[in-house]
Amino acid sequence: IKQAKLPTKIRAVSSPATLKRARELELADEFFEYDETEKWAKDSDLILLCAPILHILKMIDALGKVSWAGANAAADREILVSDIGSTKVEICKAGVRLPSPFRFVGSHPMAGSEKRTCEYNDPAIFENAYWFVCPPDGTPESVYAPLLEIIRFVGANPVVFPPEHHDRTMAWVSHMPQMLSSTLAGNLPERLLKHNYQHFAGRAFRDMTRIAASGWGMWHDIAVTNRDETTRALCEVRDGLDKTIAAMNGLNVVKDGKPASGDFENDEHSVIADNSQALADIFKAGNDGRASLFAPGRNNTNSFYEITVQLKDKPGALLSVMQPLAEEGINIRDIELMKVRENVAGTLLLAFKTQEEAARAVKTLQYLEYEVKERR
Ligand SMILES: NC(=O)c1ccc[n+]([C@@H]2O[C@H](COP(=O)([O-])OP(=O)(O)OC[C@H]3O[C@@H](n4cnc5c(N)ncnc54)[C@H](O)[C@@H]3O)[C@@H](O)[C@H]2O)c1
Ligand SMILES: O=C(O)C(=O)C[C@]1(C(=O)O)C=C[C@@H](O)C=C1
Repeated sequence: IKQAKLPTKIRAVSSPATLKRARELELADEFFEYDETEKWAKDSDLILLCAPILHILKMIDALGKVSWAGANAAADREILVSDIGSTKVEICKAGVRLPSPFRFVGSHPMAGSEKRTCEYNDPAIFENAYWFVCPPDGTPESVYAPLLEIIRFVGANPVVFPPEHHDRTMAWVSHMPQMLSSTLAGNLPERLLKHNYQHFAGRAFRDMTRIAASGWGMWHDIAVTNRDETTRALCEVRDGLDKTIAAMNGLNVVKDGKPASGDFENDEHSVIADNSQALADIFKAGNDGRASLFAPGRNNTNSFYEITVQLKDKPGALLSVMQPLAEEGINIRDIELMKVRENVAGTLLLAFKTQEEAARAVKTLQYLEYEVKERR
């Protein structure tokens, strides 16, 4: 919003160290410390609480104590208060108790990263992301229209959800995966670590443990405010793991090129009785579960059509891909340089909103003798 140079005045409220950096990065117009609530709250139009969850609860408490004695603003207008905390039940319970002129509607952008602090501010982070909005029952949309406006302005899609529904859903699709990722990265066995063999980890292990780099401060608050649902999700995954382990234990084993299990025929040339069906079923269910995340029209971030392009190993390689696409009026929605090795051309991942644009990009680049593949 600051970068868009709108006539909106942005007030940053934070710790002295964060304010110093926010000033240097020109992230706001006015700067206040946490204990200056009386100064920044009274004549604001919209207050968005963006701290760790327990601190958001403290700020709601501080707003509730603002004194309106002698103030003339209180009577004739409402001040919309929202937040971006990752859990909603506890925050919304506290928020709904805020006295007038405050009006609380909780929210949560489903976008973020394992990186902390304003150093990593990224204006594109909300592009196409879902952003949950949790108004108290019966709140007319006109009350939180300014929040919806900001959500849409940063490129996100608002989804109105009750807080309990939100926390139960997030337990599975966000909070449990964080716990799993931390558990996975935190349990590398000593037999690998003592040789530094973890360096050989492939992309799969790296992808699955990216969020194990997340900060404990933020996750402490998520864990304590969504403990039961997250634990329930973890137990469900543990049940799934038990089934996978049983399916693995049930597999026939081949040793020294020969079947080693009693279930096999004696004749090593005969067809081996295959008992991998249980594991095959687990894979099939996994394929289906994964595919369901990308149901067309359901998940905006992933409904892009992607292609990969082998870059040519020469100066200006990127430009020579982008320029012809620009000349054809093809709009690129996302771009990633997937592989860069010394003296080897990289692979570029390009994403388009429509299949038609992706097909035109493939045609344009193939005509210029690029190696191009559609990615499914
Ligand atoms: N990081 C994500 O992926 C993500 C995504 C969506 C929502 N959220 C939610 O956003 C909120 C902030 O998370 P973030 O990732 O922006 O964290 P952050 O550490 O990048 O920023 C948090 C801000 O709060 C301040 N802060 C940190 N600890 C504090 C404390 N103990 N007391 C007072 N102020 C403190 C910091 O100075 C900073 O300005 C959390 O409630 C989190 O649940 C995070
Ligand atoms: O780094 C990531 O991609 C995240 O995990 C961010 C993530 C999530 O997608 O689960 C984590 C917690 C927040 O509440 C919202 C987003």
